[in-house]
Amino acid sequence: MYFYVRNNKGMIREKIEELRRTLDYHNHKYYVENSPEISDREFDVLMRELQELEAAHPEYADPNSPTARVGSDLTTEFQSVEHRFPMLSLGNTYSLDELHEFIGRIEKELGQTEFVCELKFDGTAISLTYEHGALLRAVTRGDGTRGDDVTANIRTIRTIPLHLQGGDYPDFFEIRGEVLMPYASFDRLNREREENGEPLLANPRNAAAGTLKQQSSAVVAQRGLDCTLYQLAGDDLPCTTHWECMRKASEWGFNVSDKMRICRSQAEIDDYIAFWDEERRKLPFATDGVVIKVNSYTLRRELGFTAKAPRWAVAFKFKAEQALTRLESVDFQVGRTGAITPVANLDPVQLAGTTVKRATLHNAEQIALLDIRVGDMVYVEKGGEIIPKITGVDLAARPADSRPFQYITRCPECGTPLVKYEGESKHYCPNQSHCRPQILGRIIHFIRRKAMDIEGLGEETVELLFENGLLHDIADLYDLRAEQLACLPRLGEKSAENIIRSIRGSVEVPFQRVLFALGIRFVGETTAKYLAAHFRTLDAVMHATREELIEADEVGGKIADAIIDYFADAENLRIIERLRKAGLQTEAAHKALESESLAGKNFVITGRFSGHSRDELKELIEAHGGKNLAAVSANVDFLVAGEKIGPAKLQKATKLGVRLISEEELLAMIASGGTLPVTENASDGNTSAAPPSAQETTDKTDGGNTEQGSLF
Ligand SMILES: NC(=O)c1ccc[n+]([C@@H]2O[C@H](COP(=O)([O-])OP(=O)(O)OC[C@H]3O[C@@H](n4cnc5c(N)ncnc54)[C@H](O)[C@@H]3O)[C@@H](O)[C@H]2O)c1
Ligand SMILES: [Zn+2]
Repeated sequence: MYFYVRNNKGMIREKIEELRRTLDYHNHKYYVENSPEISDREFDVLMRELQELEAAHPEYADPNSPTARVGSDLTTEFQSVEHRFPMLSLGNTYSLDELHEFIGRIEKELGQTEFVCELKFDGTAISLTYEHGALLRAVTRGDGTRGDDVTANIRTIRTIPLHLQGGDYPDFFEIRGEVLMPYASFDRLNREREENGEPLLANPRNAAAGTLKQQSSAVVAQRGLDCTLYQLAGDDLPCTTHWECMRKASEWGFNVSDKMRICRSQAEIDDYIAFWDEERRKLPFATDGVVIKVNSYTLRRELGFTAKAPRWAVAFKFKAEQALTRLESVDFQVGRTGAITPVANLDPVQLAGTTVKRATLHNAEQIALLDIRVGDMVYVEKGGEIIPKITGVDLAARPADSRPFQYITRCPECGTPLVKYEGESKHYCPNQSHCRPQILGRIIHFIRRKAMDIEGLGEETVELLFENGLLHDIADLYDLRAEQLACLPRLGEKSAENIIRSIRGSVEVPFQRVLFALGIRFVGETTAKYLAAHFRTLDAVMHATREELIEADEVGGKIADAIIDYFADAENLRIIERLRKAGLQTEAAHKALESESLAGKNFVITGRFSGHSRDELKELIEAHGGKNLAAVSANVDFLVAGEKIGPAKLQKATKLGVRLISEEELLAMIASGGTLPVTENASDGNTSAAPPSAQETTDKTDGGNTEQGSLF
């Protein structure tokens, strides 16, 4: 008996620890990497399980448990700033009964209470601080106590006022809300990524959160983010209820949702939820629930907070739209890189206003994890995602003769045994040179607008040329003659000539696009650009070692390995030689030196700059004879530091005694022929460009629960 109890206790403890580890892992995937592996619902089920176990076993309580802490989005790329008032999460529920319990508890304590219902926007939380009516700072939720300062990026969002209207706003206050990516921007972005062979973003929430953490504000500006505000915070707010405060905020110029409602009874709240559960499908952005909040600030203070969330609010989360249908069969698609994607053929079913016939199954692991079998009744969901996915199986409806799914072991197109690369969840067909969809995919990628931009050749024509034995690889394009094309069906003499002219003209396409066009696995448009800037010539890329490749910006081990694999293939080398003979650009265009001011000096550029982009500064350094290095090392003479330089880089530079200079000092150095003008603080390695300390913010924090009190 004794043993039984001990074993059981040990098992519970292990289970708790395992759940904590799992939740920490998914928090990181979700908040920092912005690429969740499981659905929110699945995450919430695990969280609930841990909460229940911890409640039943208080002896295993841990203040670091994911149940007690806000999931953190902090990175080292941005300067972190302390929040004046903690930024917390929200308690959530998927059940109306639980929501009614919540309301019942509050009304029992406070009597009949006024609630405000609003939509739960599915983006990422932001806190904006205004001083004398001007935007001072924008900070992410971070770990709830400190967040990342993303002010420069936030300034690019047009609906966020940089200066307020009216005059009755407090001198110093904070407003919080949600940064969103509307569906239209999300779809456009994913279409571009698809064209570029870059991985697609899972949903608008992750896209919005990832965009806010971009290093370049110019990129953020193009992404079409929006922002809606839902909470005022400060010491001398001009009103005593949430509703009034939000009306004020809207007068000052903030984008406040007009879908908010005051509700005075459970029935009114239920109506609001029922209405928006349907109506939200017509909104141009994603929502994942309704937030129910106590309206009065006095009552909010009475209710207070837990470590993780206010007690005066709760989120009712909508169930993702789901349909149940039969899995008829599974097809396997082979991409241009040989990646195999299993696609489910479904008994057609209505879901979120469209008929769904196909859904993605991701990879073998995912199929095994959910134990999906042909013939099963499966749940299909469509979130913000483009392609619906299968999220579960109705095991009760499983046919008696059902068998576990056997994943294919050979390529469905060419029969070659499939391989799995380390760290990759997909299987690949390694037969690059003779597998039809890979050959066609590579040629189609090669001629795309962002690659070699060959006009007049569409997918169909490429297939036609392939079937007629005229086109086997990208180099064959340059051997084509107009008369060969003209005699094919659907192609006249004129269009044949246009195609040939466009192919010949493509020899002028700059090296970075040639590198992208080759279609090396994981080498997207941006990576190709960095590779070209770093190595300058195709030969240099081809002969670089793994270590050397990793030195280029944006190139990690996975990309380096893919590049090495590509150039280790004899067939690829033959193709490249033919492309060279055809006259394609294999070197980055050389710019004449403007001066030798920086000759012999090595630089590293880091942070954000007001006058130039980082790439522009790099070009400038090279134009004046200097050299750009990728990382801080003892060989570096100067670290050109902008705003928001990462603390790790700063530390390393200081340790190695690398001199820190600002953008202005660099320009002055170039202008003066290479001498660094002496400034007061240059001698201790500090410059005006060094990041401002968080002192100012910290001073205003007085710690403890009192700050939460003044939040409302
Ligand atoms: N899939 C995964 O792997 C994974 C991992 C971690 C978290 N998650 C999801 O995220 C949730 C936890 O995230 P969270 O702590 O940000 O909680 P949450 O997103 O459930 O709720 C809190 C957030 O709601 C937002 N919000 C939107 N509209 C609002 C409004 N009108 N008023 C107030 N706040 C509003 C705020 O940003 C606030 O921070 C989990 O419950 C889970 O669903 C998923
Ligand atoms: Zn194949």
